[in-house]
Amino acid sequence: MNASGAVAAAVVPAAGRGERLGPGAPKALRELGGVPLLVHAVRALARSRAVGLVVVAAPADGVAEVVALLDSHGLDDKDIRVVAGGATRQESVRLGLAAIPEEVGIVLVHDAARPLVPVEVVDAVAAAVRAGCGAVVPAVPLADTVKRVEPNPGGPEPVVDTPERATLRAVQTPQGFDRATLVEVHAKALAEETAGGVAAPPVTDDAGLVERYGGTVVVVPGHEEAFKVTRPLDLVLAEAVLARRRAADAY
Ligand SMILES: Nc1ccn([C@@H]2O[C@H](COP(=O)(O)OP(=O)(O)OP(=O)(O)O)[C@@H](O)[C@H]2O)c(=O)n1
Ligand SMILES: C[C@](O)(CO)[C@H](O)COP(=O)(O)O
Repeated sequence: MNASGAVAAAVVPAAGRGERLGPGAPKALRELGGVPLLVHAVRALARSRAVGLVVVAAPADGVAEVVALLDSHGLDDKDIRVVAGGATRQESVRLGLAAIPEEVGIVLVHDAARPLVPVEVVDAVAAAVRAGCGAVVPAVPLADTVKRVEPNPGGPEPVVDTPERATLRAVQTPQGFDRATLVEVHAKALAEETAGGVAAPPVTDDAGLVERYGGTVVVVPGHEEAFKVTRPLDLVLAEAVLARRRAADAY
């Protein structure tokens, strides 16, 4: 715990291109209501009293730009550090993690691409880790039925099976971890990558690494407004949510 009473640090992977969003600046720097997605995401974390430090993994060629951006949005009074991110989300998180002091016991990992996560979700994830869960993910039930298929891009895809929807969750961020656990699984994954041979593909979330090495992950309730801005329609929805919050003076 630091002097402010905060118990956790947060890593914000923000080094992605945003290919699915279409041409333009790197996704984290694209604007929502006139403010970059990254700034929204960092503000959301900074609102939580559980979070005492935020480490942003920026595009490798954009570190100075991101530092200036955060300063220009009034975030220069927070403990925020910016490091160069990597070629994959997994690598960006690992590089951000390396900048967190060893005495920090709890680490949250939050996508820059989830600008509207409510502070209650951040607090709930941090509280669950503090209560002893080593790896915690916020998630929501699915609205759609999901089918597993044999991928056949551009053609009909045979259905393999239909997982029971009631047992499925759509996973969000921030994901929360006991720091030592997260450092250990990232180190193991890196060692496997650099050892040669057939490395496992990068995971799409950090909890996936904990699962890969046999750890336990638990789910806590997420929030429908914590959705990820991935495709153009997500930005339209995010603008509507933000406008509603601003009209209600809730932002
Ligand atoms: N090399 C990478 C790739 C992704 N991310 C971050 O991981 C989060 C979730 O990734 P995603 O939404 O897939 O972002 P992009 O990789 O930018 O999207 P796309 O796959 O459409 O290019 C984002 O905040 C993104 O900036 C990162 O830090 N480093
Ligand atoms: C971490 C994540 O947001 C959880 O849903 C998601 O897996 C990121 O995936 P992406 O393909 O990097 O957007």
